[in-house]
Amino acid sequence: MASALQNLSTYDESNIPDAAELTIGIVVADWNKDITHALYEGCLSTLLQHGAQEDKIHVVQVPGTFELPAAARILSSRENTDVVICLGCVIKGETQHDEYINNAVAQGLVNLSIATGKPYIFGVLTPNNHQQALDRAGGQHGNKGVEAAVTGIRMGAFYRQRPTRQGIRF
Ligand SMILES: Nc1c(NC[C@H](O)[C@H](O)[C@H](O)CO)[nH]c(=O)[nH]c1=O
Ligand SMILES: CC(=O)[C@@H](O)COP(=O)(O)O
Repeated sequence: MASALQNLSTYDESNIPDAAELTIGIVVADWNKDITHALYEGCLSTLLQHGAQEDKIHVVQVPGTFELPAAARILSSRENTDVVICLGCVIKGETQHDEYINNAVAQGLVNLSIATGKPYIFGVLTPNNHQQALDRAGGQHGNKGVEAAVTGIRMGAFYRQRPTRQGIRF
């Protein structure tokens, strides 16, 4: 559903597991910093609100959205990482550059999820202009970082519930 119809900061709190046990990676792109840092603030406050422990949240900054999958993979290679949340904002320019980045990152994160068996969350805005980005980074359509955090908690908790063999998770 489009952000105009489904506010990005609105969710059913009764449906969110406790995040206290989760080890969470967050990767934040520096490009369009005013936007991505607002996504980060929304994401972090939502994680903490649902019980996530600060010492189990590992944050890295990367130059741009294109770098999100590589950094996410490095974070997730730590055995105890349950989920990696990726935050970025690619604003359309004059050329198709944005499409190459967005498609590569979306596909890259899906591929990583399948290849590693761990969840990677696509907290990337793909607006046509700066105003559309502001509207989705704490503005009239809510905050994509909040949505990414809620999705991260749900998927991270699901990952932790995966079956075990002889007490060892696989
Ligand atoms: N134009 C935007 C970029 N471009 C930079 C790339 O993400 C990348 O860092 C560069 O191509 C080197 O690999 N990144 C964004 O996050 N947002 C943009 O609008
Ligand atoms: C969205 C981008 O990557 C941007 O920096 C490229 O802009 P342009 O298409 O005008 O070169």
